[in-house]
Amino acid sequence: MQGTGSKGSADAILSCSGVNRWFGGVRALTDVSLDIRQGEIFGLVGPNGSGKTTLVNSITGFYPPQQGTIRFEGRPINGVRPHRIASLGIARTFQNVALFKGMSVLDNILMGRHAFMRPSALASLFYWWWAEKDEIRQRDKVEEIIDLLQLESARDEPVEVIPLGLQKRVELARALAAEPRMLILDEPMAGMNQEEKEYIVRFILDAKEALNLTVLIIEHHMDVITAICDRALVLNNGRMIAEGPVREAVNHPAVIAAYIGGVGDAA
Ligand SMILES: Nc1ncnc2c1ncn2[C@@H]1O[C@H](COP(=O)(O)OP(=O)(O)OP(=O)(O)O)[C@@H](O)[C@H]1O
Repeated sequence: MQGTGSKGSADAILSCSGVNRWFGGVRALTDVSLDIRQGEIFGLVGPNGSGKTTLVNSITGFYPPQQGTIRFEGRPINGVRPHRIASLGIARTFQNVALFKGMSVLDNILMGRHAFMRPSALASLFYWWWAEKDEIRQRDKVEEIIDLLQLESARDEPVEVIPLGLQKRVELARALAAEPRMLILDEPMAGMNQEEKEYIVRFILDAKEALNLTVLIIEHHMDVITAICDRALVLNNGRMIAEGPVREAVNHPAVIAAYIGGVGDAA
């Protein structure tokens, strides 16, 4: 499949156009283009090593692409640093749980508010007054998220003692605490049992509706992808091999061939 080039449709919240990223001699992404529409759940799938996390890292500023353009809400974000991209409205979770050990569930979620917690010079003059007001504001927002993701009973637990499924939910909560408009989830169900998977799917759908989010999700569980995504892009060896309505994309013959193996370059 040829890189289709970003269509730049008016309702795209995120557009990638001709994105290329390499690491030395390894081409991790070759001419990847996509449009993610406002309010949809967009799946990013592909065999191991196909470039999914690299694409997410390109979007979120960790590995800016060497070629191509990425736009968020119409504004180019290539080369913008990760913390700035986060403050523009893109939040993410990581493939491996990346919580702050030794801190409680509540404090981990509060960390997601750090972009909102920098005092201005003027506010610093009235620091104690400001700090108190700010603390209340931050905690109110966090309470909303705790409620939404039903984390009340775990709020004071140190994160390292809670089960993996709950840790992933705390990561989701921390991302949501940043009040993103776009949420990027990198394998949110990795290592989960069936019950935990069902829970996290429900929380993702609830959060999307309640907070009016657009979601980009990397996931190996195809049942989840077909159940919750509107559209999907399939990568293989860093190239796009199928894109479109989710069932069409994942059932494309090139995708089936890539998963069976043996088709290294289905493009
Ligand atoms: N920091 C890096 N340095 C060197 N090579 C890298 C780096 N990050 C990714 N790669 C390479 O880029 C290619 C794509 O990797 P990537 O992690 O994006 O794939 P993936 O589809 O997310 O895989 P998985 O499903 O296993 O997480 C692989 O060949 C990988 O080894």
